[in-house]
Amino acid sequence: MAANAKYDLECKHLSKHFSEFTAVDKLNFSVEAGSFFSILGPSGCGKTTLLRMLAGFESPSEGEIQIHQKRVNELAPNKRPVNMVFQHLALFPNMNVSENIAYGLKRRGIKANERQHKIKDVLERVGLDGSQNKQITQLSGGQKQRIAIARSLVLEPRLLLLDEPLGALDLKLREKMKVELKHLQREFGTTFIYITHDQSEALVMSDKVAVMNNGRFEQVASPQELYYQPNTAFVAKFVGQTNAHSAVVCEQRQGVALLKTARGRHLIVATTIDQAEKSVVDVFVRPEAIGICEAGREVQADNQFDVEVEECLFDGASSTLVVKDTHHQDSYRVAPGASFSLQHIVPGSKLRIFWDAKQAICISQEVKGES
Ligand SMILES: Nc1ncnc2c1ncn2[C@@H]1O[C@H](COP(=O)(O)OP(=O)(O)OP(=O)(O)O)[C@@H](O)[C@H]1O
Repeated sequence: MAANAKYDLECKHLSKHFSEFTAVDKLNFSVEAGSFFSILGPSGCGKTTLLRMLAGFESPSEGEIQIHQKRVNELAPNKRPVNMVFQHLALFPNMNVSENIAYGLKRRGIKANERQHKIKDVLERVGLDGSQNKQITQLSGGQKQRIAIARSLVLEPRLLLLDEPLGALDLKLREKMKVELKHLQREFGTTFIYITHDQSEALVMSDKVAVMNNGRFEQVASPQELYYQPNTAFVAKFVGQTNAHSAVVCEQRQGVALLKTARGRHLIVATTIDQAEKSVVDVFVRPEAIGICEAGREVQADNQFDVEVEECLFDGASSTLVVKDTHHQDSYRVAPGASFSLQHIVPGSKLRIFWDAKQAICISQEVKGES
């Protein structure tokens, strides 16, 4: 099949077995040139193994890797148009900033004059011009991060592979670096392949996210699609907070299913898929999709019932209420948002929660991932 210039990376039927164990399982995917592509999944799902195959540190058991329309399976790591940024940045502590960035350029035989020019240019682009003579130990965590990225980008790779590069930073710096990384990727236009187990990193930065589980991609989609239209229960649970309940389908009519949760609460859920009667589904509703009002008040909503507050996890606009269905004992997490005052809410407070059918999704328990 002819490779497509639209893509910088195409993987076909890519697998990696370690003896009997399959770490990466027949992956088929493409990454658009100039995009930010994240691979998101729990520890042990195969992310690093996949990245190492792309970089050439691990050879595939089956399948093909094409970078910019060329098969690279047989190419050594240093011959691939790829660079990698690790969690522990591997900057040389005994060299200053300029020497760190110059290292790869020297190995490529770039002359001193041109090196200085490229170093100045890349430092300007990462916002650190003037730090050429600083020692690595004189830099903050975020500055080190930018130097590590500058050192890779100065070599103008087709693909930049990033292996949890924010994992070693504290929370505040991580938040800041998420935005910076996204800006850097846009500024340079290099294709980024970013692996992480942190869904917020993947959602904030990516054009596309592949959610990986047991060596396979469950879904490859934009952050919004993953969040609002997860294809599988794993994706619904792994991406963002959600309330999940197992339920049985009682009836389905005109795109709406009537379900009964294991504890007996009837729920109405919009569905595009035919759900057979009596089939078992998972029903998901996001905490922020649930409205709150005073207990007993009838509102215009497909689903509504009274609850008792079990916990009020106050955190300003990001507060969460954990509530329990007064009749059927199912628990829900509700994100009331800034407009609902939690001033008088305590454990034991009675409220009503409500949501419309289209704000919940149901996924048949048999549904499996894509590739
Ligand atoms: N060289 C190896 N030999 C045998 N098994 C391996 C080897 N490398 C990885 N594995 C196994 O393959 C699976 C996937 O590992 P991998 O490091 O790719 O996961 P990961 O998603 O990157 O996890 P983490 O987020 O914890 O780094 C794990 O079960 C791991 O034990």
